[in-house]
Amino acid sequence: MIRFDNVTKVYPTQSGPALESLTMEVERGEFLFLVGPSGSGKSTFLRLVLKEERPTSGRIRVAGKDLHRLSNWKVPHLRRRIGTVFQDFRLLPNKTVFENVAFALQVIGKPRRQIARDVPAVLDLVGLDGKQDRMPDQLSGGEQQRVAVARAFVNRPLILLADEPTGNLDPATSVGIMKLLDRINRTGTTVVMATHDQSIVDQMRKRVIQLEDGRLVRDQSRGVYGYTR
Ligand SMILES: Nc1ncnc2c1ncn2[C@@H]1O[C@H](COP(=O)(O)OP(=O)(O)OP(=O)(O)O)[C@@H](O)[C@H]1O
Repeated sequence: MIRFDNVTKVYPTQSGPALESLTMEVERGEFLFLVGPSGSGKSTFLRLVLKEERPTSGRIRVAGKDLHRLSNWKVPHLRRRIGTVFQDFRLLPNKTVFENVAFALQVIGKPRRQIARDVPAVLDLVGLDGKQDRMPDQLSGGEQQRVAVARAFVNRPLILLADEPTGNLDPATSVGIMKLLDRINRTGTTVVMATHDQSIVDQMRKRVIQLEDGRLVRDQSRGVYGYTR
């Protein structure tokens, strides 16, 4: 589903590479944690998958497409197949829960009938039934993240990328979000999650890839967090 062949990324203003000669593959339906100290290249990896950044060298394939060959006008189509969730939720503050999720379908031209059907279904899935008319600031952090997950998943993406999704949540709320991501993964969606959350990684026992200074230093199935910050 995601394949990196000898990928190096050097940002223009940077002396050393953010990622160096990274070769790895994520299979369809896998759940992968990306761990490593701050600045080790986790977010860079996620941005490369989305084609928000281009590699300096090497080859990246996502969902059967060679990103180097993918013309710019096809990038939005690629991104539709990838849901994203971030630490800071990134909800639209002036839209209701329903509208936040519906917006993701409106911008890709889905018919009103489908929106009316799919949005309540996904809100139910994430445990937010009954809260669809609330504004984001009337929700707890955990509920806001559930809205963000619903928005990322409503279009049934092939891949879900999560960058520190539990970073602003307390431990109990984080467990709830992880149960949700696990459930989404069980529907066949490939999940890649960058995290510093040791207890979550240790509880979930999924594949763990550890980066250090842009290099892959560990690839462990049913892995643990495994290093001290
Ligand atoms: N847009 C950019 N321009 C220049 N350098 C960048 C840019 N984005 C990231 N970097 C650098 O690339 C390296 C990797 O950063 P990246 O954000 O991928 O790390 P990270 O593992 O996600 O860190 P964190 O856990 O703090 O989010 C760092 O040295 C960072 O300073």
